[in-house]
Amino acid sequence: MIADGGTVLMQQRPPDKQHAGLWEFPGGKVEMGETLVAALVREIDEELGVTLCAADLFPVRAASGDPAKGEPSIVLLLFGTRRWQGEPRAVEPGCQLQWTTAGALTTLPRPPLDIPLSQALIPLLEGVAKAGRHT
Ligand SMILES: Nc1nc2c([nH]c(=O)n2[C@H]2C[C@H](O)[C@@H](COP(=O)(O)OP(=O)(O)OP(=O)(O)O)O2)c(=O)[nH]1
Repeated sequence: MIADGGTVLMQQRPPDKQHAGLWEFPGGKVEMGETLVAALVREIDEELGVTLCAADLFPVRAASGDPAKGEPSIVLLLFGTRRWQGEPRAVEPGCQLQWTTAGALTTLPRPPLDIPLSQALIPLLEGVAKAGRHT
């Protein structure tokens, strides 16, 4: 979720889970029989109480672990959106939220795969921030 001003919503992982306390992009896992985008719309509603429209979502980047290097065998797909309905709130206990600028994103402690995802997002955030300064 990319807001006017070029900030992105980041979510802190809860203390009882893997990568506890690190900041990730809100989302979750695709369930059996679900499309990618339907899974994202469902997860964002469940986690943030926000309604997304599938047509507003655009792919940003994929990142995956390399099992040969002992990394997890998972693929993360980052989607962006500039539109949503509702004010995001941390529905799950222990999941803080923060709107983060491109500059602050690079210093935020993140799980390994969220780092390349963030790097792909930074030019987009900078573009939105710059456009906002000219309006
Ligand atoms: N965001 C993120 N997740 C990672 C990375 N590496 C890694 O193993 N994971 C794991 C943690 C979670 O188990 C899973 C992401 O699923 P999720 O967003 O639904 O997180 P979760 O902990 O709430 O899910 P769950 O396992 O409790 O169902 O991927 C990484 O670099 N970034």
